[in-house]
Amino acid sequence: MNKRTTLSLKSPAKASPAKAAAPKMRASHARELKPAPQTSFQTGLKPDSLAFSLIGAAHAVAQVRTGTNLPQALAQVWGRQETLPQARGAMQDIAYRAMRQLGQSEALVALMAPKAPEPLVSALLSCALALMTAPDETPPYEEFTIVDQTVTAADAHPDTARAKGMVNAVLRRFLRERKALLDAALIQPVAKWNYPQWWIDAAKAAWPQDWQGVLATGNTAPPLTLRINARKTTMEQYLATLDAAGMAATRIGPYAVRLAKPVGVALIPGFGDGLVSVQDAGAQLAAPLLDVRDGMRVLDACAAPGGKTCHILELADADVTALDADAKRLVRVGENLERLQLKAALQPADAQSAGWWDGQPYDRILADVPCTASGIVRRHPDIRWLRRKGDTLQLATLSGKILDNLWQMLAPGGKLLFVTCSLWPQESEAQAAAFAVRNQAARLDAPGQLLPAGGAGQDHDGLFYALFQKNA
Ligand SMILES: C[S@@+](CC[C@H](N)C(=O)[O-])C[C@H]1O[C@@H](n2cnc3c(N)ncnc32)[C@H](O)[C@@H]1O
Repeated sequence: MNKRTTLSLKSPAKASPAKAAAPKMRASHARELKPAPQTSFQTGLKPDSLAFSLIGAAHAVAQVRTGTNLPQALAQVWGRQETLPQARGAMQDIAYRAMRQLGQSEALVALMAPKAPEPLVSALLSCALALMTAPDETPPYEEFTIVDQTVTAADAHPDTARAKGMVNAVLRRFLRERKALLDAALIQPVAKWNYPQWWIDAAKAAWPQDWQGVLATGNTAPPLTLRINARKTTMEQYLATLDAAGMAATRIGPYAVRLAKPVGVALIPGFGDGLVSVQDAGAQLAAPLLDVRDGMRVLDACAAPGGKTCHILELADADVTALDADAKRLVRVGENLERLQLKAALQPADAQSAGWWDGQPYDRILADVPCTASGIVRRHPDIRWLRRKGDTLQLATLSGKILDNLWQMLAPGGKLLFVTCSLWPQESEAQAAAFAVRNQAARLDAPGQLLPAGGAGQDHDGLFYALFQKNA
């Protein structure tokens, strides 16, 4: 993949007389030497214009194409220049849409552009095309506004200005020949499904009956699902609170409420007071499955940001250790515990090792192991473009080691819940089966693979659950 984000060059240092005689490099060659990304260039565009949001979103999309995850890429864009909250929201919306339609947009550009555009130009076109082909009933912007603002954005940045004419030509041609171009592009599976080919092949192999639904659900916008804090309120009370606030909502699980219209956390009634947390309905199955009772010693071995840790503590007065290899992410567990007024010991450590363990066995262990996250692409549409095929095996090897290590720490008769947010059996069912054989672990009843499901009634991400018990 091309790691350059710009065509611009740093000015070469002044040549010394001796060097002046050296043979001249061809321009194309010299350009490879010192590309200087102009990421902090101030465009002078109005901060509340669509053009400003488009160029910001394009920077983030281009960063994803070089391996940065989208939240981090957006944070970098926002950090570089003063971005109003409204523009942040617009950039985020455009960039997330662009991720969900990247296969289609890149195929359209390949059909229309005379040669492969530079990364930022390509990303800008992908952002514009995502808006022009938005699946919404009411498109977010008028098509001619999108073209006009994309050309304005291209003109305002040195890395795209030279391509302004091409950007204009491509987008206008798309408006004129939309149907024929889409028909031609959508012959390619990557354009039709908006996932890399290896991902489409993996979904077909794993779920021959369901792969189309699985891929399509992954391209929808996620719901906002809340978890009721059983220590502070009840389902009935909280539904009444939402009703009084004029917010339509549906109960979709014992503790799960899906808001009809997603809002920022600041607008969720009682969020600051810990009445509810944001958590997918599928993820809310973990704490009840673990069957924790008061006084038990519990290890949440891959805990950050702490959604499941907090749910466990909302259901029982347990002695919980929340462990995570990433000390920075563990800080977020602390923040969530504080908001909910709950307590757990925070342990920055590697769940593959026992060096941190005091030797006292745990009654319950939650192993929500690192995985490809292929089941949560609704929320993280960049994941499909960031992952590589080989990641599945690499992560399955790591999680196998984590599971074997944790099993040594489980008390006789204790239970270990293995969770992934993956759709790939190599990381989930095959891993669970191999683990049971290696450790002679008894397998208890658990949901197994939950494929992602959208819709008002049963809306959840793709997760895998396997529950094991140690012989007493
Ligand atoms: C799927 S997330 C956990 C989500 C969390 N259980 C929740 O519900 O909020 C996986 C976590 O595993 C952590 N992790 C990755 N490798 C690890 C390791 N070797 N030991 C411990 N934690 C690890 C990551 O930092 C990440 O926070």
